[in-house]
Amino acid sequence: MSENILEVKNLRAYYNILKGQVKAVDDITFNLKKGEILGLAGESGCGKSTLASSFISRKKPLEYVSGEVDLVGHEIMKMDEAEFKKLRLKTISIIPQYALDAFSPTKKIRTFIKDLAHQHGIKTDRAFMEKVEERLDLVNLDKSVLNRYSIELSGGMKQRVVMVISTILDPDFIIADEITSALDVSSQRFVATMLANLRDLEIIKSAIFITHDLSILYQIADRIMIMYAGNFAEIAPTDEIVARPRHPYTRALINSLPKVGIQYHDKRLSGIEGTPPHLLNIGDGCRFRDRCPYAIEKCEETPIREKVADNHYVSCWRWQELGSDLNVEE
Ligand SMILES: Nc1ncnc2c1ncn2[C@@H]1O[C@H](COP(=O)(O)OP(=O)(O)OP(=O)(O)O)[C@@H](O)[C@H]1O
Repeated sequence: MSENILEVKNLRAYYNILKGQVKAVDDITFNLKKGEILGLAGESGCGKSTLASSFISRKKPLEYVSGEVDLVGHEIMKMDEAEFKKLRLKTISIIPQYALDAFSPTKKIRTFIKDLAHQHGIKTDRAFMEKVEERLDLVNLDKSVLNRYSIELSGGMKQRVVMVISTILDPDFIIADEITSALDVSSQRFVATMLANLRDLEIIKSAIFITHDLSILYQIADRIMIMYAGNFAEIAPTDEIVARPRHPYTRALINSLPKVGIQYHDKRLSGIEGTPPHLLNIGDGCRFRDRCPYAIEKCEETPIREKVADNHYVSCWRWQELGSDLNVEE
């Protein structure tokens, strides 16, 4: 697990709109190792999807501002849309939400798969369709789904069909963007486990699993990265971040969960008061400071990313003095 599939250094990607710049991805640094599932979490609007889309396309008004992104030897921030297209499905792929809902209800799943494959220049010959059938079997779907219409499938079944086609060329890196959000709890677990199985079988080499639900990440992620209002907050192995969060925002997220694999007894379950700041033309300083119970004057300055331990980094001026005691009352 030492070889890096993805290396992201000081990435900045902003939406340039009439009123100015929405600083949605602002100084993000992390890597993704071969064989790893990295969970990416944070409240709505914190930049998770923007970060993901900066790896797969160049679409205005999103603009790359600075930083470096190396994806298995490709410097992807320097690439244009045509070059991105060549990487899609084989090097990088995305499992989108609701992909099948946008598909015509009068066409069969077989047609959906063939249409999508053609869009990517893949021949849909017999060998290809046999591979599709094998993969359907891997995600516990009978090949008869090929002859059904999307409206005949449950949300979880649709998401598994989309997962099969997104991973059909064994991508190095897959982005799963909120693939479980619209599903009921048991389907969520099932779909997430299927993704982990594809990784275990080395069909996919690495994945970023985006969600605002930390409890689902606890089940499948090797490491978790937390973003807050476009900034990096914290990254650490899953057990470490859940047991010893260092950023006050991570701590608040963990504390607001009723249970995340571990029961924290006798602890007040607190939501996080307030809302994240608007990212349009936002200035310096820790973006969490208005909601942070520990904010001090120093937090008017943008915190730097510091190493807590191997594989554990945090951006908070006070991480050392605050420690990691989850039972601290806030
Ligand atoms: N096309 C756009 N033009 C301008 N601003 C945008 C655009 N798309 C997103 N944003 C802004 O960028 C910020 C980050 O949004 P993004 O969708 O990446 O967050 P997210 O964490 O994925 O949220 P969610 O969990 O709701 O999907 C938000 O402030 C959002 O309003």
